[in-house]
Amino acid sequence: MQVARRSETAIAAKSISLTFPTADGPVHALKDISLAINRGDFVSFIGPSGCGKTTFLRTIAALETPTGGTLSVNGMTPDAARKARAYGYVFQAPGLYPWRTIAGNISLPLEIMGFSRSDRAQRIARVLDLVDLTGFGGKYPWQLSGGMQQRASIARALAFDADILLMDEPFGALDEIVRDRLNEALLDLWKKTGKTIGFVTHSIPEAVYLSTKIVVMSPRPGRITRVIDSPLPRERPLEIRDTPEFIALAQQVREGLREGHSYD
Ligand SMILES: Nc1ncnc2c1ncn2[C@@H]1O[C@H](COP(=O)(O)OP(=O)(O)OP(=O)(O)O)[C@@H](O)[C@H]1O
Repeated sequence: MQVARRSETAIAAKSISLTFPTADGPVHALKDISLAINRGDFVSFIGPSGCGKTTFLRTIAALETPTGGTLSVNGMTPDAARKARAYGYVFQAPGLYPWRTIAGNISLPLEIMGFSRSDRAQRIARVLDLVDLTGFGGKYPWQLSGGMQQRASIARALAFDADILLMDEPFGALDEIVRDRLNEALLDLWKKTGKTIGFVTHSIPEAVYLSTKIVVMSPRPGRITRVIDSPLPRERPLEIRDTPEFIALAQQVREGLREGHSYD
């Protein structure tokens, strides 16, 4: 008997290319990107400025259209997946509306989607708890620290319970101590929710600490130079960063980044 099963692959890219026409000639932002991301994976994209990390995340989110190749998100085209609200997107800056409270900011996409008032209230309470901001729903963004604001923006992306969370360098502007805490909190959230996460970063330790899969990219043209599957356990205290396994993995990422540079 055949049992209908949901595909294990959340995101499948086959030979994706994206060329931007510009006044100075075409910019090959992505070239021949093939990658499979499984459900529940935590995938980091790392590489120097201009290697196409943001562009690739934006193609997954249907904010850019590839000029070649095929891309499926939850078995759908990116556009259909966007309409089905298959993902939440977290930008580098929290982007909270200053005239709305934290709860009001989280509520906004839910209002647009037509969730009822009581459903919204339940969802807001749940996601505030997930990002450890219970009790801050009534505050305005300017009353919160940068790290708290970024947690609020993650809560907003989680509120409609998409299976996929796309995060474009969400902690890039924060100091190291706050970043460490948010990295721990994000891992905890990932374990609790089982979401598939695509995460852009410039930081090798951040990529190694968080990911089950690390995608190393290189510019001109934007391409993948290495895909490293992490052997680290899913249970990761911050001290794991001092273990030989962690250091060896960071070394592999560094080598991948160097390979990319020698191509220039
Ligand atoms: N709308 C656009 N029009 C023209 N070129 C673009 C556009 N968007 C991105 N690019 C170019 O595509 C390349 C990839 O850009 P992208 O922002 O994806 O890189 P990135 O790896 O995310 O960089 P960073 O780490 O600096 O954010 C760059 O050369 C960039 O200038």
